[in-house]
Amino acid sequence: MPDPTNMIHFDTITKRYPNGHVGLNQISFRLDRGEMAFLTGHSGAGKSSLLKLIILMDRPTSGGIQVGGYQLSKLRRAQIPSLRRNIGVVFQNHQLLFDRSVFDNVAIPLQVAGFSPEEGARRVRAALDMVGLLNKEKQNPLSLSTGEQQRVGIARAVVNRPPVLLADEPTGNLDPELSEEIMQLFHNFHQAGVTVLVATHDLDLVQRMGKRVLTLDQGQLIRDCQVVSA
Ligand SMILES: Nc1ncnc2c1ncn2[C@@H]1O[C@H](COP(=O)(O)OP(=O)(O)OP(=O)(O)O)[C@@H](O)[C@H]1O
Repeated sequence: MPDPTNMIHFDTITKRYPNGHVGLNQISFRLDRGEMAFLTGHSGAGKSSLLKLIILMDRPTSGGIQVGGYQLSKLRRAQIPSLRRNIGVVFQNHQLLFDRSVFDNVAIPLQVAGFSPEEGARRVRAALDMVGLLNKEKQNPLSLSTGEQQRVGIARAVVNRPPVLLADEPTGNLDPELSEEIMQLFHNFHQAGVTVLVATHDLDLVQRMGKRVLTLDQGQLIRDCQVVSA
């Protein structure tokens, strides 16, 4: 991936779904390399729609998106896996495989990247260490708490050391204390130079984190401001 100053750049993005619904309406913003921001707004405001465009799970109806210097509309189909390797994604329902160990779950993204088993194991353990789960690598995710399972999902998202990390409601199932711990992990990756964009409903938590906040309302970006932590 090239190394531009703007890691994510939305230029007048509109997403109109086939049923005519406008999910995103003329959205423009830039996120610098290493910046951390929250994406917030009520249910249905367009948060997931926006994140899906960044990883090319969907295409905008009009406007341009650049991620890591790549103009997404110009990416060839064969380049999409390479784009996605540069973007870690964390979901609310972390989508872990319960018939595999914690270690094997985190190793999944490395299988397509072609690392040697030794280098792969080193990276998996480094990722588990970052989320505080090094001692649980042999366990089945079912034996872990919900917060720990979410950490496994985060380790899996960062095991390729992507320069961009996206999260869609990563604390949706967690109590306030665990939510804060998870957000602290995202903050650590941001401090290590990763560009982080987290979609969340949790306005209290957003307020405490004191970061830039992009607010969507019915597909419009109605606010883009820096929050001073409470
Ligand atoms: N494939 C689709 N076809 C039609 N409408 C869609 C489609 N995907 C999303 N929408 C609509 O676009 C709007 C934005 O949805 P989106 O999932 O992005 O919101 P959200 O902010 O992520 O909400 P939530 O917090 O509930 O996940 C909603 O009204 C939704 O119903």
